[in-house]
Amino acid sequence: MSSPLLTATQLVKNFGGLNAISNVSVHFDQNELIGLIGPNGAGKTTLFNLLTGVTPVSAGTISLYTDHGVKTVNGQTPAQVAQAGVSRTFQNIRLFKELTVLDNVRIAMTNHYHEGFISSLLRTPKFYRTETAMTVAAEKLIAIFDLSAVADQPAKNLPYGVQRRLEIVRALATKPKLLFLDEPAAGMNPEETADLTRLIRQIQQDFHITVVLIEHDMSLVMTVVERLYVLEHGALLAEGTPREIQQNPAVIKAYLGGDA
Ligand SMILES: Nc1ncnc2c1ncn2[C@@H]1O[C@H](COP(=O)(O)OP(=O)(O)OP(=O)(O)O)[C@@H](O)[C@H]1O
Repeated sequence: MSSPLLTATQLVKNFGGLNAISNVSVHFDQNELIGLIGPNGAGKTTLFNLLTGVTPVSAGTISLYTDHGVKTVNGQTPAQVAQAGVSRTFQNIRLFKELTVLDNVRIAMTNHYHEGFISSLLRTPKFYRTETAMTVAAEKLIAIFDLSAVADQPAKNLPYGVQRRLEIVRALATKPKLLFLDEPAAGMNPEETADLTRLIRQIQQDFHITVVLIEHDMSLVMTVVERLYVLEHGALLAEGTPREIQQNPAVIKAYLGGDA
């Protein structure tokens, strides 16, 4: 029996007259790899935005199971949600382009290494210990993602696919329990996409985290995830294992474009 990590109940999001999410309930368990699929405009990114506090919900409840009990996440700011252990990447790249790869990762880590104002102002021994610990931890993550050779390069110098990988490293640097990846392989060639997907599977297992993935490449998402949610027109069309989803007549009709 798996333990819950996040449950969202009866989520609704209206943008003026547009009902972008209607009565969607999802649950993500500890250490799961879950796919979120659906046609363009189905509401996938909006759902991520609701679950990470980027966009306030119109209705519904989001509960996060933390070490300190169950926390209601709706109504919290993105920073508070991140602090509670939820991290994400965006469809468009959001790196500090002028900063090096290493500094991009170190900045993301500052959430978890509290130096204290006086300590950083006076450059106390504690400050230097924290700085060193942060650098060591950042370098480890960078190595896992095969970015050590470019650690001192400004992010803007990296090819697109490498920048996307760096975004995932930054999201992981906040030590999340739950990681949302919004089309991490967008713009990558098939080989890069396959590599990245393997890597996502590996970090989900090695770091014992839950990963929720929006991905348009169906064949790819089907090979890695354990469970899938399918959205259509803002509503949940189906939920199940890749095999169940592939055989679901409603999904075949609505999403895969075939006959049921
Ligand atoms: N801030 C907003 N204001 C108004 N409408 C919005 C806003 N954000 C999203 N929408 C609308 O909500 C619907 C769902 O959009 P969303 O981006 O969540 O879909 P998606 O499934 O992520 O699509 P894609 O696969 O193209 O990224 C769309 O009709 C979109 O135009």
